[in-house]
Amino acid sequence: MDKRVLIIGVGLIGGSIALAIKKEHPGVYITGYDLNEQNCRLAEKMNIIDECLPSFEKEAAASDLIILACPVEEVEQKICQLAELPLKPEAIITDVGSTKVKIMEKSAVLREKGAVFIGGHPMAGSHKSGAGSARRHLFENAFYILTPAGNTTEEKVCELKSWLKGTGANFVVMEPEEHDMVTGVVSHLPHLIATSIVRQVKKHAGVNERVRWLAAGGFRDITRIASSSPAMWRDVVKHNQSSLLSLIDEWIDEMEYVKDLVQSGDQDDIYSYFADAKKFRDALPVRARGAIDAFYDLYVDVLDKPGVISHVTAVLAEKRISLTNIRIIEAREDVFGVLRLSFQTEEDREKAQECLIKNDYETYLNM
Ligand SMILES: NC(=O)C1=CN([C@@H]2O[C@H](COP(=O)(O)OP(=O)(O)OC[C@H]3O[C@@H](n4cnc5c(N)ncnc54)[C@H](O)[C@@H]3O)[C@@H](O)[C@H]2O)C=CC1
Ligand SMILES: O=C(O)C(=O)Cc1ccc(O)cc1
Repeated sequence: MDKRVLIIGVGLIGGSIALAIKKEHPGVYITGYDLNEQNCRLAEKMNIIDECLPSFEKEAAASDLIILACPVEEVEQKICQLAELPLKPEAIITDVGSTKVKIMEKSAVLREKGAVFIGGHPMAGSHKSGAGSARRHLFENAFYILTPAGNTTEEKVCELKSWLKGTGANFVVMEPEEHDMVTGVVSHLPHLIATSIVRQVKKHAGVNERVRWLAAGGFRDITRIASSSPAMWRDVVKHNQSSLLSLIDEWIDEMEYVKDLVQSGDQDDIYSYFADAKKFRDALPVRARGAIDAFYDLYVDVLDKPGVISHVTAVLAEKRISLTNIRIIEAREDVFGVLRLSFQTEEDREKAQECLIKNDYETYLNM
């Protein structure tokens, strides 16, 4: 009999995982339940799931794999609800939440009932939400952290990896505490900082309208993650409170140091401050995917005349290369403009560059 997978919360991550599972396990029957019925119907219509359910209780009892892909507070609730239901004894329950300590603590109720719960966190995503943004390749080459409880067998962990093989992710097993500290440093704190600098700019834009114009472009790019789902991040902050409090203290100390540095005006110390960070950042892996996704940009010189943008996009569409963003960033002299094209993967950027060069466009990786 075909296996059944139930996804609770068929949004960006739940939908992308459903697509990856279907690719590797085409015979599987994937059902979905979402509080937002419209979103669930959309997932069904887009063939992300086979069936959108009005409730999940009955289906949970028939499922071989249950994936909790809602915000982390809701994950905790769903764990409690599942613990009250009859489940298949060999079923695996997992989640995709951005935090792990509280979820693993809560999952004890499932283990007490003999069910297998393995915490999971695919370290890739975007600031977009909903099934409409789901992508099969979203997790390719990304880290996918698993936090099995001490008594979970290796066999069950392997079985989960095999279910998730189509994600193309690299699995890493971690303790929940290490997970929450590491993701606090590279993802949760940066989200708070990005949001705080957007708020600072907003305050200034209220006083001087020019701030808003100048915040377009580079500032907007470096604060992309501040456009993520507020509900999701509200829950993450609540769940990772203790790691975040100590990281925020460290950040305040760092800002105090920066303030002293600026006040001192010491040229050598200020230079060293930038140089030290540059050295560390320049040595970070370029091709690897980390916690926050990079966007792979390609710059193209284009003649400033009607139809040129549609020609560039048509040339790429013909080769089935998908763009994540397109922007005219500068008008050079009178006749040239520069288009900045963004891609999800380095491979897409390379293919795009090759194809545009063949069509006589001048391209650059940096500007
Ligand atoms: N957005 C990202 O880049 C990443 C998010 N995550 C985690 O994945 C989880 C889902 O996030 P996204 O897919 O980005 O959000 P999303 O907003 O795209 O999808 C979440 C879905 O859960 C549904 N939902 C909310 N409460 C529910 C409930 N009680 N029962 C059933 N469905 C419910 C929502 O209606 C929504 O469709 C979160 O726990 C988040 O921490 C993990 C990695 C990356
Ligand atoms: O690139 C981005 O927008 C992200 O920040 C992706 C992301 C968001 C939440 C996670 O728990 C993991 C990755």
